[in-house]
Amino acid sequence: MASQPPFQTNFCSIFGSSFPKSTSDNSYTNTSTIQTAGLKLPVIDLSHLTSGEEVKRKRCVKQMVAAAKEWGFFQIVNHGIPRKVFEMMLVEEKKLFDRPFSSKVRESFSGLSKNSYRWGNPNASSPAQYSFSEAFHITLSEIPKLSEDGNNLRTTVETYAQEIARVAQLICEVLVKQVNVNSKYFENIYELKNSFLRLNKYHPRVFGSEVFGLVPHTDTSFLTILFQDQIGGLELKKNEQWISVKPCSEALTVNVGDMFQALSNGVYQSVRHRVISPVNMERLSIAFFVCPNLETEIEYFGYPKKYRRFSFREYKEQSERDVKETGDKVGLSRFLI
Ligand SMILES: O=C(O)CCC(=O)C(=O)O
Ligand SMILES: [Fe+2]
Repeated sequence: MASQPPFQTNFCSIFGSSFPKSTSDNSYTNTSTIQTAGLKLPVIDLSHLTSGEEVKRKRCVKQMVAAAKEWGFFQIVNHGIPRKVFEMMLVEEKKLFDRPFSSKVRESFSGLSKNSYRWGNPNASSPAQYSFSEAFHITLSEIPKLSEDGNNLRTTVETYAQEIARVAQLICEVLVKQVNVNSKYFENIYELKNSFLRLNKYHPRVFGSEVFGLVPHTDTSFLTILFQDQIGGLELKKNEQWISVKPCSEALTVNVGDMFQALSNGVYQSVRHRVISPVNMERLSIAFFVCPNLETEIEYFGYPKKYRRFSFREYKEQSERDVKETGDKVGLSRFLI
């Protein structure tokens, strides 16, 4: 039984046969990716935060803050998560995606919630809004409900989430101290009940031409930490150009999300990023989104304020409405004062 979603049929049923035929056609992705020659995504050695050497710690903090302001993205190395944790998580991720498509779209399996599984983009109003990927969302509060399934799903996800949350907390603590943010915001974040993992699987291009594995977007989170395999395809937008984020087996990719941009009054950048579909192979990644509880109010305590106060629930509901109506999230610009 096929595990791959029927992307081609689905795409054609929404958009007809309007797909570009030539392999060099990039009219949907509008790609002109530049490689990072000269422009190097900052790499931060996280061990300097905890090594006990004050000079190194201060330099590390400075680099991280500069990266969050200028790039909204950085890579971290020496984060202390054992390689085995990623390897085991990839095995479980593969097993979930390898289930027959009909089983993945069914109500629920392995203790996953019924809306955990997503694919394509049912709300796409143009081909450029269609993502050739599938994903499972697992909220941290749902992990205890996962079944072991005769395998190690629950324990593996539990270990992964604990490790990645520890790293996320370390980074949030550094970034939050450098801007005028009331630390009460982060009290409930460290409980991490509403934070979630998103397991992504990108399929090889089905039409021969370049397509999006994931359409350009910003993350709604405070912060996102991404583990990607060695295939590549992630790109971020800087100075109106798309720049590829090269996979590095030792590194995790961190990016600022919309909530941190709002809370820092626009000092930290929630940068648009996208994934270009791989050629002739599959790609896996695991994103961890640090999110507040739904009722958390997001507000910068200083003047002048860029954004009006809003709750995380309000932001999510507005984004969901926008995606339904336009196929795309409008995002923070809706909340500008
Ligand atoms: O898979 C990737 O490289 C990026 C994933 C991503 O941006 C997301 O899940 O929001
Ligand atoms: Fe993202």
